[in-house]
Parts: sequence; structure tokens; C-alpha cells
Amino acid sequence: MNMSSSRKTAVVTGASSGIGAVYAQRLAARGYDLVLVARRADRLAALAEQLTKAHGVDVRVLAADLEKDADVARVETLLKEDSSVAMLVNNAGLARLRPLLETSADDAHSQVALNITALTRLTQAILPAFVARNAGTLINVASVLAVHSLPISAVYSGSKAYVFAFTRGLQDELETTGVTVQLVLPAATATEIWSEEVSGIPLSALRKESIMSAEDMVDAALTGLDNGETITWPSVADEGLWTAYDAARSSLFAATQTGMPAPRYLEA
Ligand SMILES: NC(=O)C1=CN([C@@H]2O[C@H](COP(=O)(O)OP(=O)(O)OC[C@H]3O[C@@H](n4cnc5c(N)ncnc54)[C@H](OP(=O)(O)O)[C@@H]3O)[C@@H](O)[C@H]2O)C=CC1
Ligand SMILES: N[C@@H](C=O)C(=O)O
Repeated sequence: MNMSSSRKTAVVTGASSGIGAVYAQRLAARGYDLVLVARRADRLAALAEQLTKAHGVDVRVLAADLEKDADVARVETLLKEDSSVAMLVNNAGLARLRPLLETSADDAHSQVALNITALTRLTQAILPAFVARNAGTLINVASVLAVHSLPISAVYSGSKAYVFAFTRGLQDELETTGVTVQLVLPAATATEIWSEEVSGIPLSALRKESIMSAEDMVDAALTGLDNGETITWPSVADEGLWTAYDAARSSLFAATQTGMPAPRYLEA
């Protein structure tokens, strides 16, 4: 158990590749000690060695399959017991992009277990300490597919819509505390998720102009964090689009509070 309060540790899930590996690099460069979480221990160990050499920070590897209850529990224990943890980046995620009718029950379950259940449990594990300290940063990585479903993304979009609603709710819940909660919504980003083996869709199938590098995505998200953004759309230039979307959502919700069927549902 690390009781030191002078060092700050960031726990990054899904740090063995793509967006998570870049978060790890950028946070190490900012002086954070790290705990790297994913299944591929060899990759985590190589990244840990590289980051320790480059930035002189302490990097621990926690190999865990976050679809498995016992492995999630090991990460929960670390989050509850290590008082140096000042940041949790809930980044690990899985996409299996195909129609639901062609999706196995296991693949649907994996996306729910990792994208929803693990993210929720790890958030619940760290928040009591953050609230008690009135400090700490939680970054939840969703996706633009949180607000857009495709014929091949019913489960994935559903899981990211959960991350969206969960994180927005948490932001309201924690508004009066010193805890920072950022929701990040990347669009297509060049990582291993875009492969036959993972999502089933290779990067080459995407429109080139729509693809951001993982480095640009994470740098934009961290700039958003530095600027106090609670919701970051790294690829969206017109901020007014989000303002209008959220205002429409709020108006629609207000319009539901009537207690009676809308006139079109009443018999003449
Ligand atoms: N790339 C994109 O276009 C976009 C990505 N995102 C989101 O960004 C996040 C990162 O994805 P990205 O970097 O693109 O994809 P990658 O496939 O490159 O990385 C996914 C990471 O999650 C880890 N992971 C996968 N399954 C498990 C598991 N069962 N237990 C623990 N860790 C696991 C992987 O490590 P390992 O295999 O070693 O366990 C890997 O480190 C995800 O939440 C994704 O949904 C959102 C929008 C767009
Ligand atoms: N991760 C991507 C899909 O696989 C996305 O969210 O766009």
C-alpha cells in the first residue's frame, strides 16, 4: 500500500495500446506515477520500462482482464487502498461491430462487461477517496457513438451511451465537490480497435479524412481537461453544436413533465 501523499499516481486502464498507451505517455511526461492496467502484461511491462527511463516516474503493471470479476476486484482493491491515486482514466473498451443478429452472446456480454460494468465498478471504487480528499480526476472515455447508433453498433453504441449518461449524472452529483469528472468522446482514432480481430472493421475501411491519431486525440482531451471542460469532443470544431444538442435534450426532458398523454394520443 502506498501511503505517500507527495507523489500523484494515475491509473490508466487499457494502457497496452492505442489511446490508453498515449494517456500513459502524456501523464508520465506530466510527472504522474502510473499504474498500467490491461491483459497483455508483456506490452505493459515494455511501456513501463520505457516511461520510467524517459520520465523518471514510478510505473507499476497490473495485468487484469476487466471482463472478469476477480480481476476487476484486484483493481478495485488498489484504487481503495492506494492513497496516492489522484487520477483514474477509464479507457479500456471493446467494440465488436456487426449486426446484433450476427453477434454472439459472448461478444455482446464482453462489451457490456468491459465498457459498462468494469468502468462503473472502478469509478465506485475510487470516488469515496476522491470525495473525502475533495480532489481527484476521473476521465471516462466514451465515443461519438454514444450519441449515434449504426446498424452494426447497437451494443457498442448502447454501452457508450451508458458511459455518457453515467458520467453526466456523476458530474451533477459531484458538482459541489473538488472532484473533476471529464467525459471524452473520440471519433474514429487510429488504434488497434480498427482491425478484423477486434472490431471486425479494418482502419482501411474508414474514410481517411475522418481518422485522428491517438496522439492528437489524447492531446486534445488533455487540453480540454486543462481548460476545465467537463465534456470534450476532440474532433468537433463548432462548440455550438454541443450547446444546441444539450439545450434540445434539456427542452425535451422538460416537455416530458406534463403528467398527461400528449394531445395526439387522446381520442377525439
Ligand atoms: N479508436 C477509436 O476510433 C475510438 C475508441 N474509443 C474508445 O477508446 C478506448 C480505447 O480504445 P482504443 O485505444 O481505440 O483501442 P485499442 O484496442 O487499441 O485498446 C483497447 C485497450 O483496452 C484493453 N482491453 C481490452 N479488453 C480488455 C479486457 N478484457 N480487460 C482489460 N483491458 C482490456 C486492451 O488491452 P489488452 O488487449 O492488453 O487487454 C487495450 O489496452 C475504448 O474505450 C474505445 O471504445 C472511442 C471512440 C473512438
Ligand atoms: N471505437 C470505435 C469503434 O470501434 C468508435 O467508438 O468509433
